[in-house]
Amino acid sequence: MHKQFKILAVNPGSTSTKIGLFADEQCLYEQTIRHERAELSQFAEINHQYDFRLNMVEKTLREQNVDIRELAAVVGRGGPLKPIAGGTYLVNDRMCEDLRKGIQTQHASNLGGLIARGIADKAGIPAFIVDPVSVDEMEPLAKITGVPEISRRSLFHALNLKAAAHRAAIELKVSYERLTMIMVHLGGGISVGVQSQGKMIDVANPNESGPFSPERAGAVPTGDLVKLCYAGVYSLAEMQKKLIGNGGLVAHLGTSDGREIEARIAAGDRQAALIYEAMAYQVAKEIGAMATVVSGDVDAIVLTGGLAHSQLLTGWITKRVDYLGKVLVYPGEDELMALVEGTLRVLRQEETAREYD
Ligand SMILES: Nc1ncnc2c1ncn2[C@@H]1O[C@H](COP(=O)(O)OP(=O)(O)O)[C@@H](O)[C@H]1O
Ligand SMILES: CCCC(=O)OP(=O)(O)O
Repeated sequence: MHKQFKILAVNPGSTSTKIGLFADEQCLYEQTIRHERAELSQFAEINHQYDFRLNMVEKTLREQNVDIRELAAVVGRGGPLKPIAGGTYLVNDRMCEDLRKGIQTQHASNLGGLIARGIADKAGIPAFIVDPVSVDEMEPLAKITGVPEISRRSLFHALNLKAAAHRAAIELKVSYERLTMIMVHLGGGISVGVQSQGKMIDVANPNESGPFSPERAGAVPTGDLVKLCYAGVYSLAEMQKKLIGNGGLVAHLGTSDGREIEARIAAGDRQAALIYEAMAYQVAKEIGAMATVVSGDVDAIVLTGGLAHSQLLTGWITKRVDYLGKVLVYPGEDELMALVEGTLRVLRQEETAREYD
């Protein structure tokens, strides 16, 4: 008889913690626990939010009468760990240490594996992460920059983009490993990468390169950036906030909300239209750059993430790039399901869980 697995998935974001309870692929319950900016601002570092967020998840589970002893596993979104191959990883002690330290950078996803492990330990079951943001499948050639001390880093929306690539493979009826696609996550940050033979061989890290996005600056002219850093006006933390958090649409228009900006455009706001179209222009340009990595041999371009709901934005992008290949639009993200699918592959022994070392 088919064995059913109950799985709890936890996805911590900058302003919320999403949880989902699944029986195999069926979602039994899903909730977004919202955190007020003021509540989170009391914590100096992301990992200091651990107890606060864990308590809120556990309170929600109690309210929903979820008995964690019925779970087969808990899975969390994986954070910026060491550069590692894609796949499903057991949350071991070494990983917890790196997540706590935030070895690459502070990011809410560092809490995913930690919260999963916190709950799993109480239930005596394994905790996993799937396709963390530090999945690194980049070719060595793609990492070189003109400053030897600085390499390009593979940090991107791996979970959603890998799930979207699997979905495109099903839609196109071609095996995942045989497809060459430009993958674009259009969210608060924007990742643009090229997926070939099952690997993301080059990707623009949304935190420091590529197009600007709702709340990030993307690539900016380096000369002026250096001058601004040394102008004696901003501290390191303020500069970092200017690039990640307060950059992009937030800096230009005071909001990261695509719907609000579209309402302004519809009401005749020409500045909003200019900035919003510039973001689409930069996304299209990055897609073009990624196409050159595979000599233009592109089967499809996949646009996903929250902003892919916007026909205005996807229309502007498509107009510039559809000469390269078929454009597939998958609005939103289903990261909880992607976490569960990765866990099921291990529980069903279709894949072996990787060890983080
Ligand atoms: N229907 C819509 N039209 C325009 N923008 C949208 C729409 N729905 C969501 N968005 C925008 O999508 C972005 C969030 O995308 P999401 O994938 O949820 O982000 P993240 O990658 O940060 O989790 C926000 O800028 C939000 O305003
Ligand atoms: C660090 C790359 C992944 C990323 O930017 O995720 P969020 O948009 O959730 O911050």
